[in-house]
This record gives sequence, C-alpha cells and structure tokens, in this order.
Amino acid sequence: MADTLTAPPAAPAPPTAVDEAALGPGHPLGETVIEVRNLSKVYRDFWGRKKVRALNALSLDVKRGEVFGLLGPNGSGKTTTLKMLLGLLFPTEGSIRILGKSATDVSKNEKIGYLPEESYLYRFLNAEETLDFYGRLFKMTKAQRRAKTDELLKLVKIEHARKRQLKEYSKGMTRRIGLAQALINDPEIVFLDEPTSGLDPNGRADVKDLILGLKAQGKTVVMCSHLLAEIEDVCDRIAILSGGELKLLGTVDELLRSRGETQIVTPELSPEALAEVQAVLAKHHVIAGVTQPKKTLEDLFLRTVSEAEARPGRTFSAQDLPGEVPPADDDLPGTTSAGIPPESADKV
Ligand SMILES: Nc1ncnc2c1ncn2[C@@H]1O[C@H](COP(=O)(O)OP(=O)(O)OP(=O)(O)O)[C@@H](O)[C@H]1O
Repeated sequence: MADTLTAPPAAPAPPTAVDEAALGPGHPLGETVIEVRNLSKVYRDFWGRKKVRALNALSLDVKRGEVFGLLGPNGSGKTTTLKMLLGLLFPTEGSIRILGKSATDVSKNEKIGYLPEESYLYRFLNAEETLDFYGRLFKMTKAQRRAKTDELLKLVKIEHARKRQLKEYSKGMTRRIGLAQALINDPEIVFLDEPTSGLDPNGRADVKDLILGLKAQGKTVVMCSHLLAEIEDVCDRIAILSGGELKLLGTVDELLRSRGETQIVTPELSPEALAEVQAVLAKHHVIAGVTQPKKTLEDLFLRTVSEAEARPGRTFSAQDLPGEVPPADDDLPGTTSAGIPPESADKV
C-alpha cells in the first residue's frame, strides 16, 4: 500500500499543444524514416465526385526506433493514413517518403511489415504453412523460412497450434498469427492497425512486450489503437487526429505530464508520519489531498490470472491477492524509502 499526496495546482496549466520541438535537442532517436508532408485524401464516389475528405494536410515525421501511435475517434482518418503510408492508396495531395523512397515504390515493401485491422489469412492453411507462404512471397530460402517460422511462432506464443488450420483459431490466435505474418520479412518498419483487437489482457500484455522487443531491436513501429492505456505504455510519441486533421503531436511523457501539480508516492504512512508531512506542507501554505493510489483493473486481472495458474484451486480476495510486485526505485520518483534526493525528483 502507498499514500499519494497531491497538492493543488499552483498555476493554470499551459496549453497542451506540442509540436515536433517537444522532442528537444537531445532526443535520442535516429534519422527520419517516415516523412509525411501536407497529406490529404478525398474519397470519390463512382462518378468521380468528391465524397469524403478523410485526411486534410497531415505533416509529420517518424524517427527510426520509435513507437509512434496514431490515435483518433472512429472515422478520423487513421486507417486511410496507414494505407497511404503503405502505398495501398494514392494521396489526393501531398507527399510521403518511407526509408527515403516514395510510398508507392514497391521495393520499400521488403523492409515493411503490416498487420491490417482485419487479417486476410487463408483459413485452410495451418500456422506453419501460412508463414511459409508469406516467406515465399519474400523469396526466402526453405531454411530461412523454417527458421523464421519457428522463431515467430514462439514469439507470438502459438507453437502449440502450429499444425492447426487457421479456421479453427480463436480471434486472439488469429491476431497472433497475423502479427507473426507481419514480421516474416524481418521488417525495419512495422505498421500495426489495432494489434490487440480480440486479445484478452494476457494477449495484450504479450503484444505490448512484443512491440517493446521490436523497439529494442531498433525497429520502428507505427500503430493505431483505441486502447489508450496500451498506447500510453508503449508509444514514444503520438498524433491525435480528429475529422481528418492533426490536432495534437508530441511525446507521451510531455503530453501527459500534469502541470502545476506535485505528487509524492510513499509506502503506506503511519498516522503520525502523515501528520508530520502535512505539518511541513502547511508551513509552506500547501493543503495536500491524501489518497491511496489505485492499481489498474488490467494489473489486477493479470495478477489474478497468473496466480490462478500458479496455484490452481484457490480463490483470492483483494486483501490476500499475492503477486504484488514491490515497485522498482525508479517507479517512485521522490519516494523517501528509495532515498532519491529531493532535488533529483521531478515532483515533490
Ligand atoms: N473506401 C472509402 N470510400 C469512401 N469513404 C471512405 C472509404 N474509406 C474510408 N472512408 C471514410 O473516410 C473517413 C476516414 O476513415 P478511416 O477508415 O480512415 O478512419 P479510422 O480513423 O481508421 O476509423 P476507425 O477507427 O473506425 O477504423 C471516414 O469518414 C470513412 O467513412
């Protein structure tokens, strides 16, 4: 258990609009691998008349090695953007460079992986045959295909079902084989459209790990998702689209920082210790709210399932649910027990 002290905002929060400059001069990421300039798409009807302006004047860069999230409500233009980046749709206006090439240059596809919102897989092939088929499209040798198939089936955790036809797969398993297919050519850039749709929280956690693993290998990931918690966990930067227009762009850390507030998280305090802390704050004319921080439902679910598997036949209550992992020092900025000097803490 831990206590959280939240001081009221000292000053009104500044506007949240952040542009590329938010990356700062010391940004560790590599060169630009995706360059989008003034990109627009107008869908036309059968007669060539303008029907929908799905995207309007989008400009952004994606750097090598970053996980970039494209967010927005239904119909905001995310899939349209992804399809133009992949060269599957022609822009009405604007330009795209992917790895220095035009999006419509098919040679770029060798270095690109794509998981569409709905995977188009052959229902009568099994997992091995599916990956072998896509490996052939990339002209991989038999030995390469076999090695890559083994590696990917392990990565997406469906080795046990490698001989089963995809028509027998659950939605979550289908998503996993779709992900494996997107990685068959060891791509430099991976586009993922709703990668966790249909997956349970364990599956979502696996996909998050997989994305972070790709990032650790220096790969670039561009993803769309409506699950904001997962975007927050894996993305370095996000763009929010609305009505086909870019409304916000910046690093997740910068955009989510709560300005004008200070938070101290400590192990659960005794009433005496709490009174002392509040007395110190009162000296500085700060009236602090004291709460116990909540875990997320996702975290609770994952710990329950993992404990249920480890110890079958037991039921758990919130009080005795084991698996509470003591937070790492760096999860607790400003914690007194971690001994982080106050001057190094962002918030006190
Ligand atoms: N082939 C098409 N013909 C006409 N209009 C289209 C076509 N595809 C998409 N649109 C329209 O373009 C707009 C953007 O659609 P898009 O699929 O890019 O949005 P999205 O942000 O991916 O939505 P979702 O979250 O629902 O997947 C919507 O108004 C949609 O109806």
